[in-house]
Amino acid sequence: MKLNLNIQPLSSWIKTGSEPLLIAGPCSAETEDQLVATAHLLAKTGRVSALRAGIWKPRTRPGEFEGIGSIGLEWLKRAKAETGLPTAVEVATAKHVEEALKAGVDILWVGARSTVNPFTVQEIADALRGVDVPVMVKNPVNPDLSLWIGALERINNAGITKLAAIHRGFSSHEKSAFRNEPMWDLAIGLKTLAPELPLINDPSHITGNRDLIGYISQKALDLDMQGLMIESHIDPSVAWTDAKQQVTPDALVEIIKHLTLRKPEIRNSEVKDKLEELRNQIDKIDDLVIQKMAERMKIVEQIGNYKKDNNITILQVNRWDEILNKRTNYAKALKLNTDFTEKLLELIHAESIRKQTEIMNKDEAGQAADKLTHA
Ligand SMILES: O=C(O)C(=O)C[C@]1(C(=O)O)C=C[C@@H](O)C=C1
Repeated sequence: MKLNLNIQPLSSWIKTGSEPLLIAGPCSAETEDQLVATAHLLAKTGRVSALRAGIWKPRTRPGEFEGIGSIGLEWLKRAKAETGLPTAVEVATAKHVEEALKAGVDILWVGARSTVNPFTVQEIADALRGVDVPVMVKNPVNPDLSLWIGALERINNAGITKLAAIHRGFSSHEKSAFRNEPMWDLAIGLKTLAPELPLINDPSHITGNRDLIGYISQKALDLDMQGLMIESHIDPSVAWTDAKQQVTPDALVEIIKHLTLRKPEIRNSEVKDKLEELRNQIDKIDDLVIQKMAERMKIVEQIGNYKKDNNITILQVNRWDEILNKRTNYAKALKLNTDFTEKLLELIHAESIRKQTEIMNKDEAGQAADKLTHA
């Protein structure tokens, strides 16, 4: 089911001419000179549609630089006046919203640490009621699509129709090359549920490493995301926050120059025909896969009944182990990715267990339901 969001196109609130759409600026506004000088260099590139800067910074531990605060809004005003770049800041409280709007900030964003908390998001949404300002909502720090959607809905329900989502990656305790795991599935999930909602990628926070920004940006564009938000600092080596993931405005241009822009629409009729032919083949194979799965589940059901009559446990570790080994080896020989094969088999096995659990407990569940209805 699609989400019921009331959204205006991106082009109604930000300059979308030069692709990819780029929002750039320092992680934090540190000094007036640093912010204004960075803004001038970014404006000079001719590629940037809005200037971002953190004024209020949520830090994990106390004692770190928590943002320059409201004074930074004055610097942003000056940066905008001198460069013509619209400005964007993160807001985390109703007071931030009020101050940012009073200072004429053009775009607001809700950070990942705020998106996790519906109370915070609602407070921000209430402060936005009756205001016509674009708002971008970053994904929550934890990989929970519902929380992300919930935050977007709260802001949208407050009357904000100039809305976008920002994909900045998710916390994970697993060791990884990234600061925040992209978990692309969640971004694809959001795009599938709300195709009209602009989705902007934040490769700076995903990578935590300027050398990987180009790679993630390309992948985001190939997944049909509408723009990029990249942290850029006049001199990243002395940045007060997130130094490793910031790039100079010159380096930013280099990254952008190397990106290949691809379109979701297929215009060439020859390409269209060839794609259609291949997609027809996929349709047939997918139907077969589903058919075979249904057949497999019928057998799983028979085994379930047999296990029930003979008091045999559902889980059969040795058999499962044998299946995993045999099938992954076979899949490997057919050049299928092992990780994919394992995930697929695990999914099938989980469904078998669900199905057999249902069979095992059918009578008990039925009796419990009877008791309830006759109580
Ligand atoms: O072989 C069984 O006992 C089954 O019930 C089938 C099946 C499977 O889906 O392949 C399901 C559960 C068991 O843990 C092992 C295998």
